[in-house]
Amino acid sequence: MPASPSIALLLVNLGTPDAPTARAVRRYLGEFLHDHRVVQLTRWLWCPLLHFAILPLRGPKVAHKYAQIWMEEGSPLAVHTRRLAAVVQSLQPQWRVVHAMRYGQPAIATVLERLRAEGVRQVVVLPLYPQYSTTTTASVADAVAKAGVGLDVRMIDDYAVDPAWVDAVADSIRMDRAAHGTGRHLLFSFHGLPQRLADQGDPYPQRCEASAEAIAAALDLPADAWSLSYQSRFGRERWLQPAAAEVLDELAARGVDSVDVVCPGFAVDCLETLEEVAMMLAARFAERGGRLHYIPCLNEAPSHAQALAALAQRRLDMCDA
Ligand SMILES: C=CC1=C(C)c2cc3[nH]c(cc4nc(cc5[nH]c(cc1n2)c(C)c5CCC(=O)O)C(CCC(=O)O)=C4C)c(C)c3C=C
Ligand SMILES: [Fe+2]
Ligand SMILES: [Fe+2]
Repeated sequence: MPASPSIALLLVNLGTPDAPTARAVRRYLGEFLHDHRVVQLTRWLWCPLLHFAILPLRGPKVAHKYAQIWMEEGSPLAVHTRRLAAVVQSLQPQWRVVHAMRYGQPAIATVLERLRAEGVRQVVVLPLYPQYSTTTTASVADAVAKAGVGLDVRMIDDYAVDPAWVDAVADSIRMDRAAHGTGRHLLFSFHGLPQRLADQGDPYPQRCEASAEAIAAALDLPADAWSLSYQSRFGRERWLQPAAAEVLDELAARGVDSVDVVCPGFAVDCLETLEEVAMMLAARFAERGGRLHYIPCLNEAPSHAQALAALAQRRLDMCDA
């Protein structure tokens, strides 16, 4: 790394609790669920519900889930994001490569302030959400706009069909299947979103479809060998369909006894992949007589780091053009 690089790449992920405890989960969810990009309800309705019902009830319940996936060095989302940034840094020693979280630590504002103090002038911001959504990517853009004063900030909004990223995901599926065998069906499971937001124009579902189609094409999969679903529903309103649990139930009812599940909406493994898919959905499918095999996220794989570094380089080249 040069003494003081003037270019930085900032990888931003969602954020995660500092500990698998009810207190830490309440603090994290409290910040997350106050974001107007995530929950649009008027505050006088939402705040009482959040502070007196959701956080007290959800804190201990979700802490128990985190406890089951917690790693020695911390929450999987934090550990893998940190490692991914280190691998990208090793590929691009001429930049400063750092990471931040939209909610919790390290905060975007603190990291940008540190970069400014180090003499960085240009920052490529890469939210680790391959598929653009107003609830995630735009929320990162809001936080960066607020804290990035004086810096030349360039956002990467979406890489849902970026060829190097698509190839990295396809290769990881190929390698996983070579090691563990090929299930009869491949399910692409993405984090969900309220249907209302898609109806209002959030392009997220189309971006998920584009990713799944591109990865299936790279794998040469026939149309009946794969499907797409949404998971991680929160709250009572209608979310994007079909739900992962329902798709798996249908597959089991049709006699499909082995399914591989991959989650290309998640850059790194986290609660939603390790607990919800690899544990809960796998147990549900097993009750119906099937075997669900979970294919891990790209995490800190070199192919992932290379794809992200190339995206950032292209974003910088666009600035020079
Ligand atoms: C209205 C609520 C939510 C929206 C909208 C939403 C969108 C959304 N989220 C991700 C990625 C992740 N979400 C994660 C956890 C998580 N998500 C919500 C709610 C909404 N997400 C909650 C309440 C939680 C916490 C867990 C729980 O209480 O059930 C995570 C994992 C975090 C971790 O620590 O491991 C990720 C990643 C995307 C991509 C997205 C919209 C497209
Ligand atoms: Fe509040
Ligand atoms: Fe979420």
